[in-house]
Amino acid sequence: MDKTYQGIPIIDVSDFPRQYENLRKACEELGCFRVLNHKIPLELMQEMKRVVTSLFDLPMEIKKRNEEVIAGSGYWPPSSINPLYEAFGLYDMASSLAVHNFCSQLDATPSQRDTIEKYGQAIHELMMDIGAKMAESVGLDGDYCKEWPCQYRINRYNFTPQTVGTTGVQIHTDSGFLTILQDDENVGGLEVMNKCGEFVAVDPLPGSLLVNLGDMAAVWSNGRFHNVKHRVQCKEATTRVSIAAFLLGPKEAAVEPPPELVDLNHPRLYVPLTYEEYRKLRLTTKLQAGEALQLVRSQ
Ligand SMILES: O=C(O)CCC(=O)C(=O)O
Ligand SMILES: [Fe+2]
Repeated sequence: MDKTYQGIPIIDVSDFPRQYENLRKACEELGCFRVLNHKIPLELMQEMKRVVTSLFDLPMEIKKRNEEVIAGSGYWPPSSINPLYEAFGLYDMASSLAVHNFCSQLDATPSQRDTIEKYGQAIHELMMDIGAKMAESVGLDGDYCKEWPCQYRINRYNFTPQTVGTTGVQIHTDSGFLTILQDDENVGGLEVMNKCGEFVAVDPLPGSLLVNLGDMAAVWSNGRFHNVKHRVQCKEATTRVSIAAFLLGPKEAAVEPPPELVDLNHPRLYVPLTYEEYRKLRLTTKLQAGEALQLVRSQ
C-alpha cells in the first residue's frame, strides 16, 4: 500500500526492493517524497543545523566572504524580491578543499568544519543511493550519477509577526537533478505544487529528509520524472532554517536520457545540453519555475 505523510509520499530507504514502485510513482507524479530510515544520524543533522545557524549570526561583512564558485553559488543577502531570506552556498560540497575554503572564508572553527564535512559526505552517500534507486525504479542501471557535482544552499528565513502570510521564497523548481532537503524540524512553510496546480503544505517530520526533483531530472528522464514547483510561505513569526543539498548534473557532458527512455512513443523532448549551460539560461532569462525547459525543447 502507498504510504504518505500529509499528502507527501514516504519512501523507507531500508525497505528496498519493495519500495521501487512507490519511488517510481513519487518521481513521476509529485516529484517529491520524504525519506525515512536513512543512515544519517539525528545528532549529525542537529549539529549541522546548530553550526549553520551560528554562521548566519556572523556579521554581514563576513557572510559576504562566501564567494561564488559557479554562477550563483555564493552568499545571497536579503533582496528586494525575498527580503526575509538569506542563504549561503557551497560548491562542491563533496570536495574537502571546497569545504575548507568555505570554512576559512567564514572563520569556522575546526569542529564546525568537521561537522560540515561529515554531513556533506553522509548526504552525498544518500544522494548516490537515491539517484541509483530512481534509475532502477524505471528498470535502468543506477551508475550514471556517480561523478556529478553537488552544491549546498543553506537557507535562513527571518520571519516576523508582520510577515506572516507573505512569501519567503518565490515559486521555483530546483535546476539540478535531485535535492535532499533537511527542512526545519519545527517550522513549516514549504509548499509543493501537485499536478492539479494546487499547493500542498509540506509539514515537518523530524528526523526525515525531503527529496525534490529538479529540471535535470525531467531532462534526464525524457519527461518521465516530474520537476516539482515549490515555494516557502511565512506561517509563523519565527526564524526558519533549512539545508538543501543539490545533486546538479554531469560536470562536463551533456544531459541526455538513456536510450531506453527514448522511442517512437516517447520521442526525445529536450536538446542535449550541459547542466552549466542550463543553469546560465535560467539565470539570464530569470525563468525560475521550470519554464526555461521550454526553451530547450527539441520539438
Ligand atoms: O527552505 C526550504 O524548505 C526550501 C528551500 C528551497 O526550495 C531551495 O533551497 O531550493
Ligand atoms: Fe528549491
